[in-house]
Amino acid sequence: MSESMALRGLYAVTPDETDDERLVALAAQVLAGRPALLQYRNKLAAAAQRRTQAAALRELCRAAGVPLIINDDLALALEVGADGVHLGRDDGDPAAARRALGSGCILGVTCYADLSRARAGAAAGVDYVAFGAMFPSSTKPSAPPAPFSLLGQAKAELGLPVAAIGGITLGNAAAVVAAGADLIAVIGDVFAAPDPAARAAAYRALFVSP
Ligand SMILES: Cc1ncc(COP(=O)(O)OP(=O)(O)O)c(N)n1
Ligand SMILES: Cc1nc(C(=O)O)sc1CCOP(=O)(O)O
Repeated sequence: MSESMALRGLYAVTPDETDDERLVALAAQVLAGRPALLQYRNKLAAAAQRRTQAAALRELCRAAGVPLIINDDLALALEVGADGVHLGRDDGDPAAARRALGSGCILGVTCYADLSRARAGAAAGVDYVAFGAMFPSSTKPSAPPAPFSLLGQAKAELGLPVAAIGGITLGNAAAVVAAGADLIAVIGDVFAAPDPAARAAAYRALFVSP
């Protein structure tokens, strides 16, 4: 991971959007609010559309100076020249992903509510570990809950940036940051906001010291 990639702030994660123009327009608005990272996640698009969308986001993110992370799909990340990949339980071996990506790309893993997954991720060379769901998520209602306490525990033990996801809103995000989250990963509260740029900027302000 390069020095210029700060893993602290809003981690904006795209919604399941199959209208390419709408996805790009929404992402451009969110990028105007300067998130730390943008993750391309789309569970509805087929492979060809995922390539098109990821390539479009690649250009947008490059212009905005915001790293693009691809969810689930190392091959797609390599194909479009993304800045990194995020892997869950069924998305491949993080150590193999690190070897394929090299040291200059960002690698993150979902740890759910399981500190042992975070330890394994650290051993595999990940750049951040993610825990969730912090709150019930209407985007992913099946996500089981994770306690806030894991955030501080993982940070203290592993010395890695910690991401928090699931049901985070502007109203509850400060408590998650106070519990130790370096990255606040959000889909609905940012992308479905009346003004996504302003909402993203409001999250950014949570990380600015007074
Ligand atoms: C930052 C971040 N954390 C967690 C997830 C969830 O990843 P995963 O467990 O692979 O689930 P899906 O996103 O594939 O539904 C994430 N995407 N990003
Ligand atoms: C993709 C995802 N993973 C989760 C987990 O807990 O692992 S919760 C989630 C959905 C996050 O969307 P929203 O910000 O709209 O709640």
